Amino acid sequence: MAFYSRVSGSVGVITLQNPPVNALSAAVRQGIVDTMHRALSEPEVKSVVICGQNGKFCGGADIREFGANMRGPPLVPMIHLIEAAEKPVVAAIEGVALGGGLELALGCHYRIAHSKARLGLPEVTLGLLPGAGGTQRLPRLIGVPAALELITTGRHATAAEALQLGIVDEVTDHSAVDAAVKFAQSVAGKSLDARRISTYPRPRSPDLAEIFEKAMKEVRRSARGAIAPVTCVQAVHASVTLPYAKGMERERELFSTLFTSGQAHALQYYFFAQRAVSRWSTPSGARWDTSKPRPVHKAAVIGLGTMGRGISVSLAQAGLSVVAVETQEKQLLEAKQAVSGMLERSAKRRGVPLADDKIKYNCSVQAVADADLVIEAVFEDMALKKTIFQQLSGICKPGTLLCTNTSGLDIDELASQTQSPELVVGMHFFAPAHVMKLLEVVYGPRSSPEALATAMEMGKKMGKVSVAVGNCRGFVGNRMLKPYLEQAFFLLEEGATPEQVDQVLEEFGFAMGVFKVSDLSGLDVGWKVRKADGLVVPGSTGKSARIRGGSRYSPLGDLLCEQGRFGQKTGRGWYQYDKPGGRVAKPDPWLHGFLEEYRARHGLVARRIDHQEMLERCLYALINEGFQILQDGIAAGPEDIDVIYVLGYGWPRHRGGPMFYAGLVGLDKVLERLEHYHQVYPDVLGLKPCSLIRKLAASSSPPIHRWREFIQKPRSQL
Ligand SMILES: CCC[C@H](O)CC(=O)SCCNC(=O)CCNC(=O)[C@H](O)C(C)(C)COP(=O)([O-])OP(=O)([O-])OC[C@H]1O[C@@H](n2cnc3c(N)ncnc32)[C@H](O)[C@@H]1OP(=O)([O-])[O-]
Repeated sequence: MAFYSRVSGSVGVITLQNPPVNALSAAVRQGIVDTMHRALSEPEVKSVVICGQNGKFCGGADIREFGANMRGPPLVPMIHLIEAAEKPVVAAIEGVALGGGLELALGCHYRIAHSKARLGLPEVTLGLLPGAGGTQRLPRLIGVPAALELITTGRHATAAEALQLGIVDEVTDHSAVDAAVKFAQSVAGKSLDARRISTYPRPRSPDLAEIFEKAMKEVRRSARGAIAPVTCVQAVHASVTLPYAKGMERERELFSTLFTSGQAHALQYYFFAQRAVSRWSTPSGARWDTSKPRPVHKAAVIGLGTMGRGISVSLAQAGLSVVAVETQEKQLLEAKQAVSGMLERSAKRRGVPLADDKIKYNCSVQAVADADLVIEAVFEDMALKKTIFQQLSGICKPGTLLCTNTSGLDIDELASQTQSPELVVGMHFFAPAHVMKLLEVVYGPRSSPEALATAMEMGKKMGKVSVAVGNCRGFVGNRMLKPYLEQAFFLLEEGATPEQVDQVLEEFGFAMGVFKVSDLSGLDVGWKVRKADGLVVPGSTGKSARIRGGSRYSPLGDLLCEQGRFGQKTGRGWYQYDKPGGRVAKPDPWLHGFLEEYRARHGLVARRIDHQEMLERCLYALINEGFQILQDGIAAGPEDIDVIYVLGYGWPRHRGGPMFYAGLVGLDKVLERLEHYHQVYPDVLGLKPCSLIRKLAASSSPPIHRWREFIQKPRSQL
């Protein structure tokens, strides 16, 4: 809807009304058209202001309408109606002017923004391009390089930057609506000839060809197979080669291609998935809207290694008082220096005040006694963690939430060391913890809904996307990683090289292939876990070397570790690096020789494995585990898994996440391939299709939002 009023007698004010972000739904578009006609027809009205209800100008087209049939007046003619008006129209931008919202503002003759407003064309993040004149008007207004940058990244600009770029005419610290009304009165009756952006000449510059070539190269490099950024460049290109009307036709053509693409569907699904995970629920019926978080003012971190440092930074930046504990004085000092540096760099980058004074450092665990929440972040060693939880249980004031930063250990085993197991939850941060957006919040069978709600809220305060997951080995992310990694190892045994497997995964869109990631995070991490699980049997030969518990096992990772090849940190892993700590992975002839010798030793004959098999085996094994996780009630829905994989494991966002991808490929096709591979490799458990995927495929593969209906309610966990 749009509400019409008259202010000071001569200014018609149109207020968009569609909470929460005044998106341009059919009703809003109809409202704008109707109220514009009214303002233009009233002789007393000399100028018009367009603003949004509740301090938000407009969040753009209503994404929820994208799947349905188009109703109401289209956006482009609506914006033309505004631009063609003979009375000045001023946009009063508060909160946000994004996507179609900014395009609407660009159709107005003037733009006044509040200093806290954010403006941008983020359509590219939804797999689209600005399709209501944004690709034609913005370059005419601010020039090609700045427009290209904003449109291809989709980033939000501050009001100050928008003023500097020339997107807005004025910025105010007070009410933008009041300022716009005043402004509208001052320009009433003035000529609008120079204010209609569509009539501006095409952008010209001798180096335009070079600019576009560079932009295209850059988006192709960073897009990792996403088509929208490339199409955005093509659309902006039309603004310099074609007159406005023809440019608009080209924009519409390109927009239509993107609109129906699988990538756009994936990105829009992901947009809603990332928001849906905050509405968590558990198998016992505990929910986000019925569980109240406890107030947390003071937090403590125990263990200031890489993870503990990042967590301390995140907590301090969220405005909490932090006690950071490291028992060895030397390590404490080193950590203090490192954390100060991280805080300083981060404050500079984000333009926020330094939060250094928020953190107090201490050598004694006793210092956490009055904290409301403690995050233990010591080594991944159950015995050590247990000792700390026993200590904490005696030291902390009643009601303190005890959290462990573990990537897969049993939360319940730790909870059982304390007097209040209901106050124990896992907080699985991803490295670097102050940068990565993902947080897996793990509830054990005894964690209280209140404890879970508090940890979820804490994650939000730290700017993370928190996903609630149940307690099992590896939780969601690392549990799914296991069969994926396993397949990658098996492919090497059968004839592939790390470079070939990584190339296939990178072409699919992963930021890094599995072997490069493994080198980056350290091969010794998994080795330690496998050793603790009794899987590593040094010197074993013959058939038993490749079998564990009746299942196929590849000792390749263990053998590399035995050689001291831990990845980047030792300069050697699945690849070679120019020095320990080096970043550029180069194929390693030694590794190739080692693989040949390994195959010969185990009687394995190398074969040429095609791309499709490599991709299918890695991805479908991972997806199959995802279905098992849903079936076990460890994740509440496919959205949770997809958000974890996109934010924590480099899954390409334009492919929606592994579960969305499975739906896109077709569940019957995924099932058929899993059945095939399981027949070929009956000793690989991870390839045996789980019953949920069978059930869904047998029920005509319902759309992803209906999968929850097919999941049997597991036993209560909370
Ligand atoms: C021809 C067309 C051409 C045109 O060029 C295409 C476009 O404009 S494409 C559009 C280009 N525009 C964009 O890409 C902007 C997308 N939006 C954003 O980036 C952020 O939502 C925004 C910054 C606005 C607010 O952030 P925040 O304060 O952290 O709040 P939040 O993020 O939690 O959202 C609150 C609620 O609002 C919902 N919702 C939001 N936007 C839309 C929408 N457009 N529609 C519908 N719903 C929308 C959101 O789902 C959530 O719902 P719920 O049920 O409560 O979960």
